[in-house]
Amino acid sequence: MTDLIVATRNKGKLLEIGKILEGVHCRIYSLADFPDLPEIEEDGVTFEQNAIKKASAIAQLTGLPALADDSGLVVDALGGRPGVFSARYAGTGATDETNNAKLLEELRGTPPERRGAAFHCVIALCLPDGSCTTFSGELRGSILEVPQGGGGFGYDPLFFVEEEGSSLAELPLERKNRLSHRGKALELLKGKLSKA
Ligand SMILES: O=P(O)(O)OP(=O)(O)OP(=O)(O)OC[C@H]1O[C@@H](n2cnc3c(O)ncnc32)[C@H](O)[C@@H]1O
Ligand SMILES: [Mg+2]
Repeated sequence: MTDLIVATRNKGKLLEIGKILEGVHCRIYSLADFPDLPEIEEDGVTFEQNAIKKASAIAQLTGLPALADDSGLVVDALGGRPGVFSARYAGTGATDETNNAKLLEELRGTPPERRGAAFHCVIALCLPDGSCTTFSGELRGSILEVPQGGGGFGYDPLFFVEEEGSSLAELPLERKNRLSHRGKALELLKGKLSKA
């Protein structure tokens, strides 16, 4: 494989994915290189369906192998919500800030021992011929009562990682990549690419 387009509009994800793929021998493009591509509607009910939908649409439209990431936060005390709806948790026009505020509000009064959660990530790699492969990763942690740290993106300031004794937003990018849901899924993909 000589070319690859990373099909995400999320700058935080793009930064993390770009760093992990640094050693991979192919030319990496992003959606910024193809400004006229349409928005792909994420109407799947699983991370896998959405990741495949995004990657296959972009592979078809550009004629390049495409990689897409669908991810989200699964909160135990909320029966797995926001899950695949993590980006739109606080409704139309949701931002990281409004999503985080809604999460804190919904978990108000929930004691620390019942604030367990996990990030899930599915990476889909699709070729222009329509064939796709997926890779998954998960990271368990718990939801803080107050945001901590200014790094990362999305729910990172509220996601506490026991082994690190800090939130994901307090970790340097390389460290987050080493343990994150996204990092784990992409390491599996890299293993496959190196054998291809
Ligand atoms: O679909 P693309 O264009 O890739 O970008 P997106 O931000 O819409 O991405 P998703 O549809 O996969 O939604 C993922 C949601 O979960 C959040 N999320 C995913 N991975 C995260 C991480 O590593 N740290 C914090 N929040 C994360 C993210 O902020 C979104 O709200
Ligand atoms: Mg999305």
